Amino acid sequence: MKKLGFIGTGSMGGLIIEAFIKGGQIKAEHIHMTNRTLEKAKQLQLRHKKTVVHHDIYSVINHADWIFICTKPMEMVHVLKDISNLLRPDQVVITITSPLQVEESEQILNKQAVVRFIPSIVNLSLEGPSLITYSNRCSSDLRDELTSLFSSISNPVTIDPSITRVASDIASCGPAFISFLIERMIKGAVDETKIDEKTATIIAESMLIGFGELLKQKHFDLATLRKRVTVPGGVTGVGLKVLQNETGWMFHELFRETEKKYVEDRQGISKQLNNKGS
Ligand SMILES: NC(=O)C1=CN([C@@H]2O[C@H](COP(=O)(O)OP(=O)(O)OC[C@H]3O[C@@H](n4cnc5c(N)ncnc54)[C@H](OP(=O)(O)O)[C@@H]3O)[C@@H](O)[C@H]2O)C=CC1
Ligand SMILES: O=C(O)[C@@H]1CCC=N1
Repeated sequence: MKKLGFIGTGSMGGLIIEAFIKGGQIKAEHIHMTNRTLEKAKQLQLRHKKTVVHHDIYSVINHADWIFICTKPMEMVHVLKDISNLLRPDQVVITITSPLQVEESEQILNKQAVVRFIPSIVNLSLEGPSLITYSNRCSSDLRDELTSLFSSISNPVTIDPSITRVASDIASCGPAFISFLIERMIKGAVDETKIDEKTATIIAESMLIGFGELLKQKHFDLATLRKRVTVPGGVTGVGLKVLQNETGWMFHELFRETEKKYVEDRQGISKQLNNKGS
């Protein structure tokens, strides 16, 4: 059984570890992890006693076969440079951030295969998408093995690098965007009617769970679902008209802005890649 290494057990690193253990394909004792602030890794170990905490990244790579780098984008190149000369050729490096392309990681490393696995917070429920890009160094057997691992916690979608930003906006930022919109729905309801926040939240969350289940059970696609709810001459149609007018080009603007941020991050990473010293 493969041993997994984790460098960075923050929000996402920690969540992926929890999901892999919950998914059942990986045993806790096969998880080797470290974090810059070691206490974070130790806290995680309190919940999964058999996981192994290491004091530094070098010890993690000595004990693991597949190594997940779960730091923020601007800390990733630094970590890759740090470990590049210490990795065995058969080890696999898995990055989880969108602005760093697999070819760029390969340039830093010597012979190791690189995979980019962009998770989503929803993977903690062992549901929802993850976005996968395999580098050319990944053999078809390795791709199959990794796809099987990723499938234990998500629905892996292989993406072309050209759609990385937008795919990640939908898969990974999407849960935050949807949460925001639902929070706005609750606030509107509370401000405009007699409903209290707690009741509105219970109803909204329950509606969302049912919504997800409907899609999962493939009863409807989005458009059919909307049509079925919209009784001709009824209330939904009135509300949808407001949404149509108010949302306008909102998401167009959102994707333009996230693209700008992506370009900024890509520039930061390019600078780090060209800086041979650091
Ligand atoms: N949050 C999300 O929903 C998603 C995030 N991602 C990607 O996941 C990555 C991590 O994001 P997130 O988990 O939210 O961020 P966090 O800041 O929560 O986690 C990053 C962790 O990396 C640790 N770290 C940094 N440098 C090192 C190092 N040299 N050695 C060991 N540990 C180190 C940090 O330690 P310390 O505790 O000291 O700060 C921190 O715990 C990002 O690249 C992001 O793009 C991808 C998809 C979704
Ligand atoms: O906000 C971010 O930058 C990360 C990337 C995808 C989701 N969260």
